[in-house]
Amino acid sequence: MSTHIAAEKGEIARTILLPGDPMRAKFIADNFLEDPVCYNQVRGMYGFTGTYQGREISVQGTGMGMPSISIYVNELIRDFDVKNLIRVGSCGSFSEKVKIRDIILAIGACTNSRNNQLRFNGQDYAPTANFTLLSKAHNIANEKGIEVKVGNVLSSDLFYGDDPDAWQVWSRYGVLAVEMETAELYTLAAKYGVRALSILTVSDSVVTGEATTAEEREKTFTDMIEIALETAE
Ligand SMILES: O=P(O)(O)O[C@H]1O[C@H](CO)[C@@H](O)[C@H]1O
Ligand SMILES: O=c1cc[nH]c(=O)[nH]1
Repeated sequence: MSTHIAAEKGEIARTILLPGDPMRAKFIADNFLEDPVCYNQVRGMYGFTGTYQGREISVQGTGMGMPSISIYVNELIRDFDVKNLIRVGSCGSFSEKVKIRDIILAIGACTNSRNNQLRFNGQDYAPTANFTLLSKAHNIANEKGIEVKVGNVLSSDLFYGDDPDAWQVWSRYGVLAVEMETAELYTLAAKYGVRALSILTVSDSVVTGEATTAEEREKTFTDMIEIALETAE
């Protein structure tokens, strides 16, 4: 048992999927895992362990934003020895070329968070994906005939910002989409010497204003989930 996770040691697999939405965690457990056991309901942040194609795997909701995912990832690594962490999240497109329901493998994550400036005495740190997980996920997507985009994302502290045009400078520098957790996930993975990857499905477009519904975000991102489960070791 850690501060925010009610599992006993050994109840969480060394590989874990991390959706922000705890209901997406339950959906993945109910629909993709065999014999799922719920090990956490603290704060409604569901965590389950089951098997997928004979391999033990867990799925844990992380909540929204970097302070929240930071708590879960710290505890998963430090208290439960988790080694492979694969975020399965939603994101908003910053590019006309990135459409609703497209899948992005986040090779790196920019951020407007101050977390790393605090860690690195005001200097920048470049959070990056684990190459082994990234290339494996890319190969699996290719084998399945699922098109994925590989690129940089922005992990933002603000969902509702004040400047409606703020996305444009990121877009000009090739950032594909915005979400709210990957920079912290990748930084913590580097700190602890474990592996992390964010796989994201585009839920809306900051460019065109198109959007998916909450139910679609909970239940229809199955290509991303299958890529993540098959990438898991
Ligand atoms: O769908 P999830 O994984 O929660 O990810 C995205 O959705 C939330 C905002 O609606 C933020 O957590 C953002 O990163
Ligand atoms: O626009 C979006 C969509 C999903 N998640 C975000 O953080 N922003």
